Amino acid sequence: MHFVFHIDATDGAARTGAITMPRGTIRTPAFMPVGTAATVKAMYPGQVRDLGADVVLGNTYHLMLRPGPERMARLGGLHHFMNWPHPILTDSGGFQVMSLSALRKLDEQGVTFRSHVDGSTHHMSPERSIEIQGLLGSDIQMQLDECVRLPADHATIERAMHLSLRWAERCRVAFGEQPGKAMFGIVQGGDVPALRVESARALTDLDLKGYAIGGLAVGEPQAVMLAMIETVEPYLPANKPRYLMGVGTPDDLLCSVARGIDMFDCVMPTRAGRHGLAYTRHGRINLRNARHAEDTRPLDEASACPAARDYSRAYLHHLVRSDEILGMMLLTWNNLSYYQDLMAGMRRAIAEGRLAAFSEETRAAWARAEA
Ligand SMILES: CNc1nc2c(CC[C@H]3O[C@H](OC)[C@H](OC)[C@@H](OC)[C@@H]3OC)c3nc(N)[nH]c(=O)c3cc2[nH]1
Repeated sequence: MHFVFHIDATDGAARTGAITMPRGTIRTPAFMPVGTAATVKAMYPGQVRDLGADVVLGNTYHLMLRPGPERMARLGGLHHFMNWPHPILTDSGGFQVMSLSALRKLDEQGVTFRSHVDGSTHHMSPERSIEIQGLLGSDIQMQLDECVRLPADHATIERAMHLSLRWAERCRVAFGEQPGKAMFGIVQGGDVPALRVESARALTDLDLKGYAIGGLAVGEPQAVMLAMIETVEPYLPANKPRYLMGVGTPDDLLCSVARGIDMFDCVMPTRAGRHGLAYTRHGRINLRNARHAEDTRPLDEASACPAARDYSRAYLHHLVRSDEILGMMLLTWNNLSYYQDLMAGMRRAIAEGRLAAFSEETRAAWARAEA
């Protein structure tokens, strides 16, 4: 069986459907929990699956440094290693190099950087990035690209976008034909509409299996991010998945699904959970705050997730204040559950042609709690 994306219903620019591939089906719109170092932090794989996650992310940059791609292949690949038999998407590592490693050089050949683990020097070309993702066993592989942080000048954005296009072509050649797997291109172009359109058109000509929108969620206001999505969307093939990298808050997800995005990844729900923050139907709650010290209510008595239903806010406040491991576990569990429920709610609403009403009801519930 190959990699097939089908759309079951649309509601304005929003779509709901699924990607079917040998390792499983990804229902869209989809939120993909981040599993950086071969683990979704503080979660068991079975728990992540039970929340409704169809795919998780692995991080090429981290995994190539430790345990290393050749060793991972000898150990049977990432799925076997982390006991996640469902689809895995891996980033190409370029973004992480730019954000995590010291002493990095970028030229036509690729990126050269020092490991933040042991200081060793590594060179990653488009070909090597695809080779590493293949050794990890990744089902959806991302091209190597150069993501420019905003604000940036036009010349820098244009140079990086053109380099990323040349690297997309090299990644497509290196990836070759792998029927049950996919290599996605990444649209760049910063906050310059003309460059965004040029990037989308050129990547579309490569006839890839999916298209990511990169270079966003890098510090720009939400309005700029949404404007770039609206600019690019008409130039991406309607019958291929669109993946908005690194996004985002629940509000970002509502806005972006409405503009035609199908896939998302973000460290927000997991990282926030480890820092005492709960995402709920009633908005975001900081459990470190003293006002929860004697609040006997659970986070959300209507939730199917035990973390949201079976523990009082007073207890969660105590765990967070005491830096107890269980605090991180319960809030991560709650947050991923809320994100998956939000995506399931959007998939249902699009199928029923009522995404606008669903979004309005969702935002109203957040506002009530904030008040
Ligand atoms: C937050 N805003 C954000 N994240 C962007 C990521 C990285 C996503 C990456 O973000 C973390 O790495 C740092 C995650 O690990 C903690 C990775 O999960 C494994 C995730 O990989 C898909 C981008 N990756 C590429 N290759 N190109 C991009 O233009 C890009 C833009 C992003 N904006």
